[in-house]
Amino acid sequence: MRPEPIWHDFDTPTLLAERFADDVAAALGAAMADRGLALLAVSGGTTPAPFFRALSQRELDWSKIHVAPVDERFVPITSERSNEKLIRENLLINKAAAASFTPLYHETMTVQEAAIAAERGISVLPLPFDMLILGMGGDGHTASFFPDSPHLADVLDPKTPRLVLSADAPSANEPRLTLTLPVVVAARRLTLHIEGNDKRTLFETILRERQDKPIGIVIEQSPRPVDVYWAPKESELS
Ligand SMILES: O=C(O)[C@H](O)[C@@H](O)[C@H](O)[C@H](O)COP(=O)(O)O
Repeated sequence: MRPEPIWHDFDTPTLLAERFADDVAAALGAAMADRGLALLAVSGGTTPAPFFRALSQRELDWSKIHVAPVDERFVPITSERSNEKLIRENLLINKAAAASFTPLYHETMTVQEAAIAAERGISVLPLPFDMLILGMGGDGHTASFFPDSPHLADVLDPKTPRLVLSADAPSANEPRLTLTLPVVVAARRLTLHIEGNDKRTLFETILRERQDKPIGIVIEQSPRPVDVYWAPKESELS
């Protein structure tokens, strides 16, 4: 039986960003108290930047926090499409500049080679992640688990020994690198950050109809409830 998601609703994206930053900071602080360090995996895209900037200002011993992307576009880190660029410019600043970062992107000949290099970096972290934050696209993808990807079964294989795989998809603008399903659902705290009425309706429909969209599969495979942080988009505020 799937543990139902726990909703955390906010009136505005700004209120969400501040409270989400408090909650993530508290979870990271608890992890450090428990095991002397904290592992944080974050998604990219257009939603998380305000939350990243709020989190970057929280009083934590960031020198004991290790950050990694949940997924990455196979583009140079100077590209506006780079999640690493987004994270370095919005999260690894202010107090959070002291955190360490494990990249997924590597300047290799092929995306498959980059996945192997990324996996070497992720494999030396003391997994599982203490906090892993997902986003969701309008097609129900999460991480780089794209519904139209020929590699979807590989990245969603609950028994894959791989930690990182490449994941091309016609709907993805560029080749992708992604943590695999077992790494995602092993997180001690798994959260989903979505904004806008359309994404809320889509997510609720996927769950209600048990659609086999990637976000639905992640929720089904998660051994513990997923915390969903939601607010309307700025453009939807009355
Ligand atoms: O690399 C990425 O794009 C993300 O990791 C991806 O999974 C993202 O969370 C969704 O696509 C939502 O993106 P938006 O926040 O832009 O809607």
